[in-house]
Amino acid sequence: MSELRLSNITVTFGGLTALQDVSLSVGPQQVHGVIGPNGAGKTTLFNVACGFIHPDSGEVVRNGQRIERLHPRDLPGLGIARTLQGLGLFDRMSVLDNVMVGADHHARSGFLGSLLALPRAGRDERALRERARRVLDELGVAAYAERYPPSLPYPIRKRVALARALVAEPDLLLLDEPASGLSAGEMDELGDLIRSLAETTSVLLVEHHMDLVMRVCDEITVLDFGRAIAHGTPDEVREDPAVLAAYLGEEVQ
Ligand SMILES: Nc1ncnc2c1ncn2[C@@H]1O[C@H](COP(=O)(O)OP(=O)(O)OP(=O)(O)O)[C@@H](O)[C@H]1O
Repeated sequence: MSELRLSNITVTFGGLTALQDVSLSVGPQQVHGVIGPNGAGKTTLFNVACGFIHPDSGEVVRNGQRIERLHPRDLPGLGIARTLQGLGLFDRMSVLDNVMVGADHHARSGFLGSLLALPRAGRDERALRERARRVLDELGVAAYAERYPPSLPYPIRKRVALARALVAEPDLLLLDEPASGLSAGEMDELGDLIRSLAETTSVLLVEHHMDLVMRVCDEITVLDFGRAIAHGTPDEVREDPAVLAAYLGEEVQ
């Protein structure tokens, strides 16, 4: 089972209310999209789910358990992985090493094990390397394993960042604007990829590109001025007058 529930989340920055009483839950093997016009509060909500921002009020509940002051370092232990808009790859590490870093909490014997050079540590390292290669292969970027991120085009780096999130075999993947900077064709491929990921993982997808969100999400929450103004299936949301009004005058991508 995998569920993330954000309940009645309110976040203020000084005098500005970025989120007001917003709730959503991502169920097992569900792709849940968060959309909304510029400044609606999408990134803020994503940051709450990642533990970058602690809400003024509201709860983060993972698999039925309330998480007090979620911190990004807690995510692997909760079966959660994320990709960020700024990909956060290490320039001086190979693609393969970057991906292996993502599995830190999953397969390594731990600091003590490495210190004592237990045989398990070497075995784990090999298994991890194989898994990292497998994930790169699944994402179609295995050919770049020995390259360094600065030498790669942005769409490839995005896939490497996704591989790094997936190598930890998360139950829930948090994706922040994964389609930004991609061509229409690459976006279609990303859509197929997200759908195939959902066979094993849940996905919380914060995304600007309406057509991608409509295509891949099971459920969508629409934010506007920090409030959840609509929630439902893509068909329900598409027809919702409040959503149409919120997007009026916005360039829908
Ligand atoms: N660290 C911060 N300090 C002050 N105000 C902030 C901060 N982060 C966000 N805001 C404000 O909170 C509101 C919501 O911003 P947020 O970035 O979450 O929206 P968004 O929906 O992700 O927008 P976009 O689509 O433009 O990225 C905006 O008015 C923004 O200016």
